[in-house]
Amino acid sequence: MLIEGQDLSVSIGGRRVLESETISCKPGMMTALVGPSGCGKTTLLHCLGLLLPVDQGRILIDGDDVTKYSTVARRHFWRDHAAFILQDYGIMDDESIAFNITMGVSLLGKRVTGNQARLVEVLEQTGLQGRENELASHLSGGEKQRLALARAIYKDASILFIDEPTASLDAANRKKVIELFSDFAMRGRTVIVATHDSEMINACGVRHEVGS
Ligand SMILES: Nc1ncnc2c1ncn2[C@@H]1O[C@H](COP(=O)(O)OP(=O)(O)OP(=O)(O)O)[C@@H](O)[C@H]1O
Repeated sequence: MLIEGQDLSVSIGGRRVLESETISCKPGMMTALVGPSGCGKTTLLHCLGLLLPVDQGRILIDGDDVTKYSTVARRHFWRDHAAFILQDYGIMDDESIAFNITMGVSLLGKRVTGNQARLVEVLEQTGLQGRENELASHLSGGEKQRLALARAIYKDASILFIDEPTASLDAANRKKVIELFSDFAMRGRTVIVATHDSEMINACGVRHEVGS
C-alpha cells in the first residue's frame, strides 16, 4: 500500500511538534524517518499509522484520503492492513510466544488460513522455532523484537510501522532484525521505520529527514 502524508502539522499541548511534513512511503520499500531527538519521528509515524490525529494536512492510502476516517474505519485499517512494532513491542510477558504471535489476529478478528502451519513457518523465519510454548518474559530484547516481527508476519500486514527497532540490540541481533524487515519489504510490504541507527538507515531505500 502506498501511504502518503501531505503538509502534515501536529500540535501537542499547544506546541507545534510537526510542521508541514510531506512524505510518500511506497510498497516494497523501507522508508526511514530520521533526524535529531525530538524532531517528530515518532509523532509522524503515529500520524501515518492513524494513531494520532493531525491538525492540518492529509493522509492518503493508495490515493484515498483517510485523514478523517471514523473510529470504526481506523479499527478496520489496523485489523486488516497495519502492524505496529512500537517501543515497548506490545508484548504480553505472562503469555506464551505462540499466544503473542497469534493474539493480534485473534483479538482483532482477522482470519488467517492454515493457522498452525503458518505459525510454524513464522517461528522458523524469525528463529523462534521450538520455543512457542515458552513465556515471552524468557526472551531477550532482540528476541522480543523478533517476536514482534513474527506477529506482523503472521498477521500478513501490508504496512509495518516500526519505532526504534534496533535500540539496545547487540550487533548480531541488529543484523538479524534488519534482514527480517528488509525481507518483509521485499515481499511488497510498506515498511516505515523511525530510527537513529545508521545500519538500519542504510538498509532503507528511502531516507526522510523529519522537520527539515
Ligand atoms: N504526549 C506528548 N506530550 C507532550 N509533548 C509530546 C508528546 N509526544 C511528543 N511530544 C513532543 O513532541 C516532540 C516530538 O516528539 P517525538 O517523540 O515525535 O520525537 P522523536 O524525533 O521521535 O524523538 P526521539 O528520537 O528522541 O525518539 C518532542 O518535543 C516531544 O517532547
